Amino acid sequence: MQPFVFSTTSQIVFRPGASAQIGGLVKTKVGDRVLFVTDPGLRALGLCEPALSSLAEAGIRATIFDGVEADPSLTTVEAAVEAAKVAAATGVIGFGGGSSLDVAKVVALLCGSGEDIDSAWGVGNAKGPRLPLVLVPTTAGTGSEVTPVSIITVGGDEKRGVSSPIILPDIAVLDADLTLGLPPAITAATGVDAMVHAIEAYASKNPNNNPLSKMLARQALQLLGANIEKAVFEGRDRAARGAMLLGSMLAGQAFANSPVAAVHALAYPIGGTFHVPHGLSNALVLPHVLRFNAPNAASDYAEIAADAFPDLATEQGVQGRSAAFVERLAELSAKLGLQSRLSDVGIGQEHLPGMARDAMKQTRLLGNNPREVSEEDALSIYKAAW
Ligand SMILES: NC(=O)c1ccc[n+]([C@@H]2O[C@H](COP(=O)([O-])OP(=O)(O)OC[C@H]3O[C@@H](n4cnc5c(N)ncnc54)[C@H](O)[C@@H]3O)[C@@H](O)[C@H]2O)c1
Ligand SMILES: [Fe+2]
Repeated sequence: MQPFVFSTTSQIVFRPGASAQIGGLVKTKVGDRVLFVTDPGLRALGLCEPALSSLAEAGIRATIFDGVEADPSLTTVEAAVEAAKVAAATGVIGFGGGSSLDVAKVVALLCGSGEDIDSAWGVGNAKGPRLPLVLVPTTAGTGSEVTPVSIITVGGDEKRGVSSPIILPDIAVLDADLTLGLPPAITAATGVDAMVHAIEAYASKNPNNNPLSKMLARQALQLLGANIEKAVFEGRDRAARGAMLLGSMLAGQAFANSPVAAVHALAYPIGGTFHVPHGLSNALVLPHVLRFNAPNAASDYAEIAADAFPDLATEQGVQGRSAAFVERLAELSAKLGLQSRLSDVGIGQEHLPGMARDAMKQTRLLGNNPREVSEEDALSIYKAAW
């Protein structure tokens, strides 16, 4: 047996309505002054109100920072750190999609340790300690509530990561009722992101790929595959929403310990430069990267094919089942209403070489890919996806 290390969030509360009781859940952890990190859209929807009332009832003063944008920038992180300092925050609560959770993670780190973000980028470079940290996801996608990763956009277009178990939160509060009004397009994109996490974790060549991650990835694909269409087209279905939130968390646990690879590496330049939502960026390159990987990963893809699409169990042979899995993923994205080509999201062909060059900067991820990716390969994949 290969040795491995598996880390995850130490307490996970999974209960519809839990965010309205958050004060009692976090009281002993976060102290009496928290920075509440969220985005303006969620604030306008009123989704934060029950949580804010609950914090007030528990005697916790919340200073709201609602300036997080999609693919959050370093400038936003700096503004949130400043807000936390002014409030003398004793803890941080991230409430939102991956963007808000990722900002909350680095704010807790930078305020707790006083370290500089430039020395924290990369794997295992954060020093800590961090402030107490609680994360409440409102999308079923990134799994950020159980991952040691925060992704921040630097210099307008480069997505950089801080990866360290120090930024795993103390508590994750999963309240699927928060996702009932998530619009279909965001439900589809974030749901595909979660499926990609499970697929890339399962086939990851990272030396820490491990039996727990593989098991979690398969369970995640079963939940996500069976419920994603219902969540997109019948958004108020509580059972489907619960399954998606659980599935995205399990996929997060899987890839937190068996990291993602070339789908994410090639998706980042699409999100960073063209501001295409993260899940959609993944969906656009997914089938093309998996076809490229198939010579080395067909047996992995064949093993998980029927988890996501049970009828593929009858598909004979490793190559056939793997190929059918890839086709079904492409069909699923189309069925969910996601755009399928880079040209559909306004990316001109002239940008592809620059994107291939940028993708090669994601060495942390490319090293996990089942097949080595050169800059020429990345360009061919983008051309196929265009
Ligand atoms: N830390 C990690 O492990 C990890 C993993 C994958 C992706 N990411 C990062 O996460 C970010 C993407 O996060 P995301 O896909 O969750 O989206 P997001 O946080 O950027 O949010 C997208 C939009 O959805 C809206 N929204 C969120 N929840 C809603 C709800 N319940 N109802 C209505 N609207 C809602 C937001 O207001 C926002 O406009 C990217 O920056 C990506 O790089 C991080
Ligand atoms: Fe992702």
